Amino acid sequence: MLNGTEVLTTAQMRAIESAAMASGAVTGLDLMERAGAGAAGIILNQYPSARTALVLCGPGNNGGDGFVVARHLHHAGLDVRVGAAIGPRHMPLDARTMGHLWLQLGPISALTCDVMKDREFPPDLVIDAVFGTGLTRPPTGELALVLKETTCLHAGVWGHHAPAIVSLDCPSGLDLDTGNPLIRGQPLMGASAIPLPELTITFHSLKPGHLLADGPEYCGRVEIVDIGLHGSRAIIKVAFPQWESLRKPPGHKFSHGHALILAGGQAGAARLAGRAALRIGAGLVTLCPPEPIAPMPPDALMTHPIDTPLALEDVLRDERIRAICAGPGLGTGRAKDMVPAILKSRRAAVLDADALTAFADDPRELFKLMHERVVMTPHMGEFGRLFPDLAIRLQEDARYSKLAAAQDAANRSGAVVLLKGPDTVIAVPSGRPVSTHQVTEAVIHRADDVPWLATAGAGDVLAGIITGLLARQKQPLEAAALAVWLHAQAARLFGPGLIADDLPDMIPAVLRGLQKSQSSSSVATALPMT
Ligand SMILES: NC(=O)C1=CN([C@@H]2O[C@H](COP(=O)(O)OP(=O)(O)OC[C@H]3O[C@@H](n4cnc5c(N)ncnc54)[C@H](O)[C@@H]3O)[C@@H](O)[C@H]2O)[C@@H](O)CC1
Ligand SMILES: Nc1ncnc2c1ncn2[C@@H]1O[C@H](COP(=O)(O)OP(=O)(O)O)[C@@H](O)[C@H]1O
Ligand SMILES: [K+]
Repeated sequence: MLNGTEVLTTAQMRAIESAAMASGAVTGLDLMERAGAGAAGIILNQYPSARTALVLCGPGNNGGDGFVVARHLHHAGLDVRVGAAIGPRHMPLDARTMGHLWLQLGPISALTCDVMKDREFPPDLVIDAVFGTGLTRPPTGELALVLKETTCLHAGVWGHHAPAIVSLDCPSGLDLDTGNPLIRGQPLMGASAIPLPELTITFHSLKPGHLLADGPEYCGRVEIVDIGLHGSRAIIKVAFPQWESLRKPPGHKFSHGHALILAGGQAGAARLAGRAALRIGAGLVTLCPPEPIAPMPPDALMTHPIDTPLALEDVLRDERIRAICAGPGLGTGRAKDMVPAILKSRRAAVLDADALTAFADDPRELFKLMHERVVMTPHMGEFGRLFPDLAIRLQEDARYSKLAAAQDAANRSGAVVLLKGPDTVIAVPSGRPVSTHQVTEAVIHRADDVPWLATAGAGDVLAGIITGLLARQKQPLEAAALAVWLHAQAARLFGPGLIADDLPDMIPAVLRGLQKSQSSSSVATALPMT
């Protein structure tokens, strides 16, 4: 069982809203009131000196939330103006009701660019309630112009008076399943065509688009309002470890697992992986180059040459070998020979780098031997070699998410797929066809704050940490999710100047930090969530 924060796709969010309403526990109007009131509370708290607000309301329920925020800001004493894309009587029922409640307090202007250029009303706050989870296509016409206008507010018509933009649920125009902006054509000169808020206030839980692709850059800070929905069965998580799951129970070295790291002629990358596997607590780690190599520190890393698949099969008769890592520095020729023997042994395994590239010509050859205790760890280039159609779709279809691509890849290959990058996603095979919005079990990890991780060999260390955890008998999804967090946290603790060689040696500090922070009860708050 993974600990972490839940993330709901937009379809899952709609499903739990509908279920709550169908059960009679709550009405749509109640949910909208809680959403808007909660958002207004956060806004008032974070912008205590704001005196004026301009609320931009779209045609759906996101616009309804906007009316609720407008009402609460008005009651708190702010001078509030409201612009709406359509009149309340044309809006969905709950939004219409909220629009009529606002009309008892103030007028509604047509939402055009003129509203944004009223020199008589320079707002301290602009509340973006144009589109939320219901966005289905790129905004066009006047609304597209209004959204683009929000991006000019900083340098805009109000001179030095730059309002703070706050978006409800998401910056309008961002797809909350993918983190891609849905815009027609390319943004001009790198300028955004959708709002760039300081703060995004979402409801009940994060959505994938807050974490994937460009989402975090668009969203700014993200706050979540509890709207009293329960019983969600979210299976996407932003995972973070509990010390309990990493603590070493009493035992001897073999009870903590023996891991093999297959190496090529140059064993440098494999050494990085091996050192990481040792540091995360595998009982023994053996480096297996094709020929004997001179011993090098760390001495704790054993070596045992393995030259042929038959020799590997022979070594794997030892049941105490629990996990194998293949890929870092392996060479594609050797990988092609060895990987089938690894997979036939049915041992838990990590396939990375050359172990993936070796099968670019015929990925099915790899997939037909696959089993669910294998974790594949491609970066986007390697992913494209094994799943070219999915990689192309990711580039061309703004509504296809990295999460859906990883899940499609997991289903096709039969392995757990960890697709790397600043937004790393992990998906397990479900055996079920996936649609963009229906993910089964997955983890998202965002690591924008550690760009130093993008350094040669960092992926080898990640493969080694996963292998060490598999040797310690963690389940593949848990091993992968823990490893991604530990890896990023190691980089975070080291800071600028990091090279891959530094990462394994930061693991003890990461573990100590985890142990210390969780000896008190405030576990979740003590840990970075990314
Ligand atoms: N359903 C509920 O009870 C709740 C909904 N909430 C809010 O409701 C939002 C979702 O509401 P909706 O499903 O109405 O969706 P939105 O308010 O995001 O907008 C959808 C509306 O815009 C139209 N539309 C979509 N793309 C368009 C485009 N490119 N150009 C012009 N019109 C376009 C749709 O046809 C629809 O009328 C959430 O994001 C959240 O803010 C919250 O109040 C929580 C409770
Ligand atoms: N911009 C970034 N910010 C944070 N982490 C990143 C970024 N780019 C890559 N990473 C992470 O760094 C590691 C790089 O791995 P990989 O691309 O396999 O490199 P190598 O093959 O050189 O080891 C991965 O864990 C990846 O998720
Ligand atoms: K919005």
